[in-house]
Amino acid sequence: MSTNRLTLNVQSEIGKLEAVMLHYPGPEVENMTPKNAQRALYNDILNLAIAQKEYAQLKGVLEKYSRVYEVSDLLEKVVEIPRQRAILLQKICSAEKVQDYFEYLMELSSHQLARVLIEGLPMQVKTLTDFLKEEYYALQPLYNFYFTRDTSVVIGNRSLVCKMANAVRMRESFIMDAIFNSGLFFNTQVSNMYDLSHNNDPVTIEGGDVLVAREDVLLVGSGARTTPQAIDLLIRELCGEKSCRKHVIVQQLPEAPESFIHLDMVFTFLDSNTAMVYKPLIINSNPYKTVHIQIENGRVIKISQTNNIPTALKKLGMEIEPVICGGKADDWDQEREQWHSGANFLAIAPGKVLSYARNINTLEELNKKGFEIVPAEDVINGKIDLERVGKCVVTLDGSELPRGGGGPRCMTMPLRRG
Ligand SMILES: NC(=[NH2+])NCCC[C@H](N)C(=O)O
Repeated sequence: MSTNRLTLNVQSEIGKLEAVMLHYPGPEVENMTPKNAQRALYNDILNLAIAQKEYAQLKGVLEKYSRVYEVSDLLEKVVEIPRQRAILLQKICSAEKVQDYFEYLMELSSHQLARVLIEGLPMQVKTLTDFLKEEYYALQPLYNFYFTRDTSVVIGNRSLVCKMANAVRMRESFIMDAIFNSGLFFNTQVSNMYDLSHNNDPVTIEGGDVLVAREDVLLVGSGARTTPQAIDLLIRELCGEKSCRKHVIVQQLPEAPESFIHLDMVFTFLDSNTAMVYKPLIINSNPYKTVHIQIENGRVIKISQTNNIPTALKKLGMEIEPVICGGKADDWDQEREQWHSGANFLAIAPGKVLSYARNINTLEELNKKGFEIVPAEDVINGKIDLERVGKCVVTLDGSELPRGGGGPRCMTMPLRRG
């Protein structure tokens, strides 16, 4: 067993990012047709070459300031171990009903297998039934794998493997589970929401909905992807007697449009006292409830409705100044920029955040609040050293990536923050 394993630890959304899990998008992103783009959870079909260039900016900036783990490299190492390979493949083949392919997959080289598990496995047509099926793949490509945020969450030292709302993303979390449980790379305690749910269908939870506001405070979105049943289970699992977590603030989200799939599409932290918000949902009065759950000695002692997330946080001593996604002036700008992940920021240190360059009204608003706008390329080529600037927003080109349905927070899974 490797001795230089990283000890996972995330106690906030803004502490200095020390290690992060990424997935550089590959052919899986394009392996779809207009007919199945929706099932792939995409709004459109991406141009891979451009998406990769854009993603390279994200990765380039993160590599300068943090340790970057590429999920496909880790997967390749895990499946090199025959026992780990067999466990993972058994899980996948049974969940995706492709037991016939188990032996074939067991025989592939580790590199080949990692590729096939991510990029998809074309069906071997052996029967008329296969021939007449409208499916091309036996194992669907993992179209959404570059959104590493969603399939697991590090909370404190715990890595929570998420139970995805859509079958098309399930294999992603099986892979994360295999990586965390392999013991090869990380010191962490793993909690698997599939196992904990005992096949209870309504239990689904995704990382985009879970924000570690403070050591003792979690914010959780409840909507299309994360259910109240899953949040109850999460509380039972994470807030046991010895745990320090005492408050869970739940924000209900609309089921549609799909840009509201996760809480991090409408609320993200920028600094210890600043957050990016989508005003219609987070500030204005609306039918979606905000609920404060208080926990003591491992037991829920009070559940009450509260005004909104900023009010709930204020009560807990976290005064947050909201910055309005899309700017204050125009509702349409707010809607349009939220749609393009304009509220989805990743903090790599307090007050140092990453965002798409396209959301100009949001950036202008940040600029007014003293955030310097820094193009990603200037950071990558060394023109600007983020250690030497104050509050800033590093801007990434984003014409293709947001069409997959997310932004910088969705595309990154912090493993360790300072
Ligand atoms: N954390 C996020 N907001 N992730 C966005 C994920 C988008 C992806 N197409 C999905 O539907 O699952």
